[in-house]
Amino acid sequence: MKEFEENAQSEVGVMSPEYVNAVTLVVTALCVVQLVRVLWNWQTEGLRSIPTKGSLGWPILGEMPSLLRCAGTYTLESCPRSHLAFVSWLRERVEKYGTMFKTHVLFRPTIMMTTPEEIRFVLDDPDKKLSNGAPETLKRLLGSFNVFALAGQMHRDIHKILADSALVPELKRKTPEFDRLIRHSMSTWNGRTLDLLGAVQYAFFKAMTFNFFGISWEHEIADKAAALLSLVMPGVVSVPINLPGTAFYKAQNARKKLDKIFLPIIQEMRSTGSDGSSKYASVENFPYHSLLKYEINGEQLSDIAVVDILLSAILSGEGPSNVVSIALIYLKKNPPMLKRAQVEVDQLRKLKKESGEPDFSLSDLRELKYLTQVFHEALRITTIAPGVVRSATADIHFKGHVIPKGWITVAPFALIHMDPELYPEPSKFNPDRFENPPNPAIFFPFGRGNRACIGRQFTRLMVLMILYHIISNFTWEVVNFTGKLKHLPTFRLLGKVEIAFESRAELS
Ligand code: HEM
Repeated sequence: MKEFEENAQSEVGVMSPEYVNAVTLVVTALCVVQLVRVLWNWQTEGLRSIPTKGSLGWPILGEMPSLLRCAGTYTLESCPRSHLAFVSWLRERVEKYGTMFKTHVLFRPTIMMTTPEEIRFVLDDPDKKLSNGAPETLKRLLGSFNVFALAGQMHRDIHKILADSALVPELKRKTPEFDRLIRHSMSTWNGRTLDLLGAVQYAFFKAMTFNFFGISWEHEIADKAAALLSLVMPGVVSVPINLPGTAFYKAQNARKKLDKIFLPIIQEMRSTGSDGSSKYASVENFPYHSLLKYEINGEQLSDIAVVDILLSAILSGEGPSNVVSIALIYLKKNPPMLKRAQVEVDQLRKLKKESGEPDFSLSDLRELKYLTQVFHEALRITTIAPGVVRSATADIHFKGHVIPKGWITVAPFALIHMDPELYPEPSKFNPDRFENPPNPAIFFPFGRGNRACIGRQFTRLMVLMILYHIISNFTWEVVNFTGKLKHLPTFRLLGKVEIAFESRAELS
């Protein structure tokens, strides 16, 4: 009977206290062993790069908690301090450990490279052993073929195809259309207060859907695409929580709707060839026929892969609108600078009127010397991309250090752009520091090397053209700007930048 009861107990799963104690003991021992393994790995990972000093911080979290404290919201007035939050996080460690130091950020052991020479090494990647550390949100929203996630030969080929479409000859051909778009956008500004950041971003997205997909900016589909594009970018820099109401959720929905606009264009471009007919886009303005023919392992890229690639290039429209807004805010705060800019644009306007060719052309950029200085200074002080992240695909040796395979390396441009030895009084907006063209060895707003920004010429043209039209046509007052901004993960003005525009009295 006793034997029967014992069997019955075990059948129904009732365990004796001795058995429970034994299980608890085993589970606890396993947990302790696991914890020791995690700590041991942590420690040994850190010890691998013996010559490189630094701290890996807390297990799992590394030094992220202290770095995230620099990613807060700041105000324009506290800009010096806000820049210094991230910059002094770096400087503290440079003083303690040296210019190349180890840390643990973005959940990976990291080598931070902090001098211009070290940053150039990361960007130039002479050993071809660094791949891009694109964030997961970017892959989930922009797809696995987004240009930031591509690597190796395929990245080099696609980068070239994209870069060729943004070179001077193509920009020259399209400038009259960009100019018409900008003048049309500004035609209703007189006497109005509007959100400059939003308005410029909107115009940029339309210019880019024209540039990358050949969609006429006058077609209503361009408005629809621009509205959807402005929802995707906040998702890229958000926490990837896919719940209704979150930025990530909205961005994912917007991406699906954008596919419905862009996929038919790619299908039409494949089938229409060169007869020029397409529902929304013109074949002659679609510069990517070589992308449609590009093959991997003998197979052409799928339509969705082409959309991934072009969409990832278009989404950089947030940067230029921040540069335009910051330039206008600083010019307004500094009347002598504004006066110099006005004299310059008025001179060009007069010249153009006299020559009988009033429309903006690419060659006009040469005449806008002071505005170009303003553009460079706005790029420096914002440093829209504060740095880049790369992942080591093999052990890399540099200056007596090793960047072990699997580690990431970070090249923080912001530190260089705010270095008082290279840029005296770095927190001051001072276009005069760019009287001579920027020195590419210490100026990295667009990166450099095989991943350098393909949109830098386009950005320069559009930002200067927009500033030219605004300064020559309007006076403005900043009426409502929270003054708030973020530096990490990218520089962004927060909220609206509401500006009241009036036609310039002396010109009317
Ligand atoms: C203020 C404006 C902009 C800034 C500061 C900026 C900055 C950068 C930087 C620093 C990189 C290099 C990233 C890296 O090395 O990993 C980059 C890459 C890139 N940018 Fe821009 N960008 C701007 C505007 C644009 C525009 C308007 C476009 C499109 C027309 C564009 C398209 C791209 C693309 C496609 C890449 C990736 C290149 C590659 O990985 O092969 N950018 N940008």
